[in-house]
Amino acid sequence: MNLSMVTDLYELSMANGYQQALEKEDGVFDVFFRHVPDDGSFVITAGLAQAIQAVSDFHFDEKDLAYLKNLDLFTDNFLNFLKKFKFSGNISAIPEGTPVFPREPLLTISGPLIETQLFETILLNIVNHQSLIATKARRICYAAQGMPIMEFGARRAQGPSAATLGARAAIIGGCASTSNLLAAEKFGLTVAGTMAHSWIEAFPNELSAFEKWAELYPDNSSLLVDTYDVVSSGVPNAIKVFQKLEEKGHKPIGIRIDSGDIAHLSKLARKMLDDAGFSEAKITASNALDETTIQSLLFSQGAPIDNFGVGEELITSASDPVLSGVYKLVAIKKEGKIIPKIKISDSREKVTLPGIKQLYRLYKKGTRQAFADVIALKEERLSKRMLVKSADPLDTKQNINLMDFDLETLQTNIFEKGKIVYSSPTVQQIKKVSQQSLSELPEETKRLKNPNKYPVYITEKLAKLQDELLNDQEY
Ligand SMILES: Nc1ncnc2c1ncn2[C@@H]1O[C@H](COP(=O)(O)OP(=O)(O)OP(=O)(O)O)[C@@H](O)[C@H]1O
Ligand SMILES: O=P(O)(O)OC[C@H]1O[C@H](OP(=O)(O)OP(=O)(O)O)[C@H](O)[C@@H]1O
Ligand SMILES: O=C(O)c1cccnc1
Repeated sequence: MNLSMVTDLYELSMANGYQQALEKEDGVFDVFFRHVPDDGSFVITAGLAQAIQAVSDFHFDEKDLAYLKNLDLFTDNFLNFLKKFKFSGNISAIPEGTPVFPREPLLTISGPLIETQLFETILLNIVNHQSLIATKARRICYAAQGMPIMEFGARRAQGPSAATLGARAAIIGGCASTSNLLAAEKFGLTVAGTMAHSWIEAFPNELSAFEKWAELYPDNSSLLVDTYDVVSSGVPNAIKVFQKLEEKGHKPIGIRIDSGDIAHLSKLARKMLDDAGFSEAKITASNALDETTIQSLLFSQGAPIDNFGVGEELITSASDPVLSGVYKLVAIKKEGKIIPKIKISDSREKVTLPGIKQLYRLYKKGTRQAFADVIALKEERLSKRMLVKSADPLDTKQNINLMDFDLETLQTNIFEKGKIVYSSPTVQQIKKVSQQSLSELPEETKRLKNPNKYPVYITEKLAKLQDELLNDQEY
């Protein structure tokens, strides 16, 4: 789908002006964020495949052009440029599923200012949304410590697109499956589901509803046991149906509890199932669950839950529903010369990192244990020992010596001179790589509450450039 008009008016107003005032200049923009939702220590990147699609599909059709002409803001020359729009620049990005930290360039977009400015809104929209949901999913999966999470959020998401792309992001962040058919079909995800209370209510009684379900889906018999009363009706009826299923050679799947005190009810249900000989039947829990409730259920309350269905808290990241990624100009290229740019703010924390940069992940030598990231200027060659500074200007420990490390660059080329040079992995591949990258991070940076801050450094050269621009910038 062409998303070029999902943008803010000012992007076009600026691009129209660039054509007249700065026609020869190329711009270099970085996408990065400063704050991690839920006070976490990192974000899981997601949305690159859709970002690539948005850039390659970017065009203005006759209807859009007629509308824009009617606004009476743009020159014919600019409208003509929009009519023939084709991206001619470069994009590099950190692959989806990677844990990333504040101030790190997730995407770098370079090319004629008039082109690159136009991508700001849509790229941020896509990357902020999916990265937010992948990050929330990672937290929820971390809390569940390996118990599968089914993504159930389509009905609570902010619209159909957020439901479907959110389901994609949820799988990248670690969820096992989604109930959203379109997401599963489109992105090759595992689809899963049980039944709603309407199924039970529609029958004269709970037992006949369970029996019919078991007859229709003998190998998918996850029965919702809380419509009337879990202990006196739901679980005993489920056991009756499981006994019949077993007599016919089918393996009962289990039950789902969707209300009440989940810890208390799951303990009672587990005992009843075990006593009836169904120790392999699984217990699924759902009902406005989030990472805090899941952690409490499993680890503080010892609830014997095997699977979780998670909807609204995941698909909306309800506890902290914004990832404020930004798109900032970091350099201008004119007649082959690169002029680094900086955004100075009242707060030191918000000053941007100027110039074209490269991001490195550092591992303890000979291991896959990541211990720090370093942002350098692209043309720099990193030495085996180096003095670096914290990328966070508010950190008190500012000068650090690094040695005995292996390093990897995190960005990869996506577009070169307007051509795609990258092929997006499948969602399952992204998820696998993401799990691997997560396993390489220090444990203390992954915990949900008060995680240890993972060090992100800038090289001396980059720090010097930032200081120079801070001091010399003409207003
Ligand atoms: N043992 C528990 N510990 C912590 N939170 C729980 C526990 N059991 C349930 N919850 C959570 O408490 C919240 C509210 O549960 P509550 O019992 O009010 O809902 P309910 O009984 O399902 O009501 P409704 O029928 O209106 O949905 C949900 O988010 C649920 O996941
Ligand atoms: O609570 P969430 O984390 O968002 O998970 C999705 C919820 O959606 C369903 O409830 P709903 O009352 O909409 O329908 P139902 O009859 O299937 O329970 C389901 O039973 C979950 O409670
Ligand atoms: O399949 C389910 O159990 C399901 C799907 C969506 C929302 N709630 C539950």
